[in-house]
Amino acid sequence: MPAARRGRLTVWTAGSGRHRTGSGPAALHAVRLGYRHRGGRWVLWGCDLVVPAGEIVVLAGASGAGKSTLLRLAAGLSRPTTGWLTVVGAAPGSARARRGCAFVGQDAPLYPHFTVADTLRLGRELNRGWDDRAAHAVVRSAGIGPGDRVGALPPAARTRVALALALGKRPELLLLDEPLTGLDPAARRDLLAPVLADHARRGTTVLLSVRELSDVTEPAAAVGRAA
Ligand SMILES: Nc1ncnc2c1ncn2[C@@H]1O[C@H](COP(=O)(O)OP(=O)(O)OP(=O)(O)O)[C@@H](O)[C@H]1O
Repeated sequence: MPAARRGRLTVWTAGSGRHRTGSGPAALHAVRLGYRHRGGRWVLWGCDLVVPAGEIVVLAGASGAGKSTLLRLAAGLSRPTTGWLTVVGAAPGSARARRGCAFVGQDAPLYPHFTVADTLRLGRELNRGWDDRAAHAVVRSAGIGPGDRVGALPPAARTRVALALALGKRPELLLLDEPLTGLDPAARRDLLAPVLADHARRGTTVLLSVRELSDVTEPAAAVGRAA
């Protein structure tokens, strides 16, 4: 489990390596990446990062370290001020990148008036190659009913619905921004389980941000023991 410092962010690589493609393009490649907010403040600079296809890579950093900034750049939601990055071999936000990536942001943006079934139906309509069984299994295994209204769900369950939407898309690269923050150990384990199962089954590359490495290493070990 090599860990390397990148400025104030720690990069930690996990995963079995079983699906690692080796000679193929990196799932994410950032070179001298920098981002400055409109107010003039740099929050990311000189960031070089390679996420090999088929790996799980964890970005650990305290609040304000720039984790969301990096993930939003990868998701194509903002543009670099300096440097460049590609995801699944394409520019973030391009049609190729949108097809190949799924992003679960911290605020899990979903339609609050939709039911869970409506939400997953929308996922099916918007995504070619949608895996309806996998998406429904992710919510069902957490006891979330198809008729539950998204806006009435507790935050952890909303994150789970967002994760179901992301995994239903069958992404090559799954970008997860602090989905474990604020959850107790059992809830962390429950949320990680479908991510690790998808990685094991399909070789999905995962880039996951956390505040502390132990937020992910402890529940991941518990999922491994239970498997
Ligand atoms: N719109 C903005 N304008 C100016 N500064 C901002 C803006 N959004 C975020 N920042 C600052 O950029 C820095 C990096 O923020 P970012 O959200 O990427 O960090 P983070 O590591 O994800 O933190 P957290 O764990 O709290 O989500 C922080 O200091 C934050 O205050």
